[in-house]
Amino acid sequence: MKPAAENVCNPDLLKERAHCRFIPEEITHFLDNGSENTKLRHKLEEYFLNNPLFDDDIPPDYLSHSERYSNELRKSCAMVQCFLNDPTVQNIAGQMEGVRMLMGNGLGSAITKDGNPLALHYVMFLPALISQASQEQMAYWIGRAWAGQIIGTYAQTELGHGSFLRGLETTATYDPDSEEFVLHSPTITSIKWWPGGLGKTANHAVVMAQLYTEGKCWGPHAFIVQLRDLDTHASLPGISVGEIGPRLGTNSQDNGFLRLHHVRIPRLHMLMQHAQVTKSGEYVQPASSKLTYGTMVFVRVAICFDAGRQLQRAVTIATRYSAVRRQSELVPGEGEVQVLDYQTQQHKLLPQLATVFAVTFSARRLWETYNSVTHGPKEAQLALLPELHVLSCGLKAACASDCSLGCDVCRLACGGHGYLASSNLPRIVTATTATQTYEGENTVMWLQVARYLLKVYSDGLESGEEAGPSVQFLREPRPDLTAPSHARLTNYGLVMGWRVAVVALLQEAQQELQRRVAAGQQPDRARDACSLTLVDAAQCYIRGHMCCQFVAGVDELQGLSAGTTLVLQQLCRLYLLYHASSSHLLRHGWLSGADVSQLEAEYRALLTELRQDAVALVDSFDIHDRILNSTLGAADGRVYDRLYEEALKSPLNQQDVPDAFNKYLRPLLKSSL
Ligand SMILES: CCCCCCCCCC/C=C\CCCC(=O)SCCNC(=O)CCNC(=O)[C@H](O)C(C)(C)COP(=O)(O)OP(=O)(O)OC[C@H]1O[C@@H](n2cnc3c(N)ncnc32)[C@H](O)[C@@H]1OP(=O)(O)O
Ligand SMILES: Cc1cc2nc3c(=O)[nH]c(=O)nc-3n(C[C@H](O)[C@H](O)[C@H](O)COP(=O)(O)OP(=O)(O)OC[C@H]3O[C@@H](n4cnc5c(N)ncnc54)[C@H](O)[C@@H]3O)c2cc1C
Repeated sequence: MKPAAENVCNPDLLKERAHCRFIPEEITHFLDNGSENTKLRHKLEEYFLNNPLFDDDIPPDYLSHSERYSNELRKSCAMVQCFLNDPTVQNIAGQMEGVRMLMGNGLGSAITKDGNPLALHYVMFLPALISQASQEQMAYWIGRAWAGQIIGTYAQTELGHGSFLRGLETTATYDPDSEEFVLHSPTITSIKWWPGGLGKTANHAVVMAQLYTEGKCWGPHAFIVQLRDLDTHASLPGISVGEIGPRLGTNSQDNGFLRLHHVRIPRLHMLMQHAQVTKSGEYVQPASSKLTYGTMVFVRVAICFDAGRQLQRAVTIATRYSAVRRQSELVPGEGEVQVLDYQTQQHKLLPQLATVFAVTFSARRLWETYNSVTHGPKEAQLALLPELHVLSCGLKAACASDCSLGCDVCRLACGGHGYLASSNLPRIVTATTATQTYEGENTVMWLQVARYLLKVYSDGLESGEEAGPSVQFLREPRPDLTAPSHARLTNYGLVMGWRVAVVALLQEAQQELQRRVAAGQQPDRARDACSLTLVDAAQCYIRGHMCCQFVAGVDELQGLSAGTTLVLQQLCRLYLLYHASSSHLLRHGWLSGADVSQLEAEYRALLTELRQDAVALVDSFDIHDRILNSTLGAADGRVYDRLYEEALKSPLNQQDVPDAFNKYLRPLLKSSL
């Protein structure tokens, strides 16, 4: 997005835009997945961002905890009313598209700045119904949930257990006499803890609980539980529910707790698309017990896109600010330079710009895999489930950590002003860092990836189980480490280097594992002792996969101008070189010291080349000023005016002498006289 009136724009930004080497709209359309989507997004933005319904009377930072919740709930309900009932919105987007745009972290996050209390309803409750409910159950629940007649959340995590799903303590015991399940939280640690929207918003939840029938436990299953009266919203008998208190970020999402005291629900409130319990209490096994975890897989895919969108916002703010900010003289006597001119600043920002594309290409390919698995024939679905699980765990972990670290680098790149709430960087950083924890804590996700890699590498697959396409390289002959450097240092050569590292690390881990077991160590303890190496292997595998998706994605792009193609190729190369500095490519023999020096020189040259396009590149992300919501990042670069205007809005500045002075400071001043 460029400023409407160019004459009020900061001159440095104008200069930056003038020497752009590519066509920004081409990148905008690529990121939107087509020019039609760009038009649609613009119309939705125009409608919502100019609608006074969604204005904040007081900046949310100055509201109390309860006021913030109430303010965000007001706007989120108004948003839902719009896409359900307003023909203008429906004509623009259609209900589905409206929901995607409003609940994802694009337009919606500009409206509900502190977290959307209804997000979990759309992001997890509805997807859980779609992936877990039988046809009959869908017919009953989906329409009501879609129309907002019921509001749900996804209640899995407990005080005592989050990562270890099998360790959940909430029980759902079938009573064949009444044909009901009895849901119960037997201990303090079994209290559900964290679900978004659970505290005060949701009146229903998909509750994950250990299923007991005919005296046997069948593991975690999903149940729909009504929490609150649909009319009065009062919590129902047997339900203790509330909010868990302030968090690092997204404080309006009313993350909650839930304790169930022998709550009875009808048998058909167990979601029965995969596993079933008959009226008499017989358990009917699903084709795979992991199908119950399908909702998490969907959300892990969504998080990859979401983290990438957050990074787009952070790098837009930091890059524009770096073009406006002048600090110190590069050459004494020549005047202060834009901080973007410093090589160290380029090294902070340009890899983040490249990461946006690496994440986009990888997330899109993952989405394709998700769709082919979930919509393919049943047998193929089951065969590809481990590959989908591993890619979604690994990419979720990589996108979450790359993007949250990237957002924080962008915050640091803005110096002191990046620490101001009005830069919007603290909010972006705290929202993004949560993606490293929720929907599978990152280390736990890496260990899942490693487990599968080791299984494939050591021929531990069950009979009939095939290794997925992304790990076929583990079965292929090891690439030639003595190949000439011009072959090893190409884009595909560097992808190969990551694969070499994965194999070497798996070999190391396996040998260590065998040595420990042979020496009498219990196998699971031996595996834990190898887990640092295993996590390294998982991370190298995913980095190689992301590099490969980026290279292949750019190679396959069609119909772009030469300038745009060149910039994308340079960003891709920059991404590969940035990560090639990892010790693993050197340590496992793919690169020599001389290769590393050569790649570093190429990296520095690329920083200089891409520096000239940095502002135009972030412009091409086409993020509306109201979505950026930043004093530092607006398209016109009026940084200092905005900082001052925002400071004046502080409630402390509404009085010259605050009341607190008379209460506390005056007595102190007097007593020390
Ligand atoms: C509209 C769209 C907008 C998009 C916007 C997005 C914005 C998002 C905002 C949302 C905000 C917040 C949402 C957050 C919600 C939550 O956090 S919900 C809670 C999430 N909790 C977790 O993720 C728990 C993590 N733990 C687990 O998933 C499992 O416990 C674990 C994967 C660790 C596996 O556990 P194991 O110890 O291995 O035990 P088992 O369960 O028995 O597994 C045995 C084998 O099965 C394999 N496995 C596991 N999971 C899957 C799966 N899903 N699919 C396929 N296979 C699976 C596992 O690898 C084992 O395989 P093996 O025996 O080795 O062959
Ligand atoms: C903002 C936010 C929103 C959330 N929303 C929801 C929601 O809507 N619904 C819901 O059900 N939950 C939700 N959660 C909970 C979230 O899914 C869990 O916090 C997450 O899965 C991590 O589990 P945990 O908290 O038990 O961490 P723990 O597993 O206790 O992690 C603590 C440490 O132990 C380590 N660790 C744990 N297990 C292992 C292992 N096997 N091997 C090695 N190390 C291990 C971890 O790496 C970590 O360093 C939310 C959490 C947050 C922060």
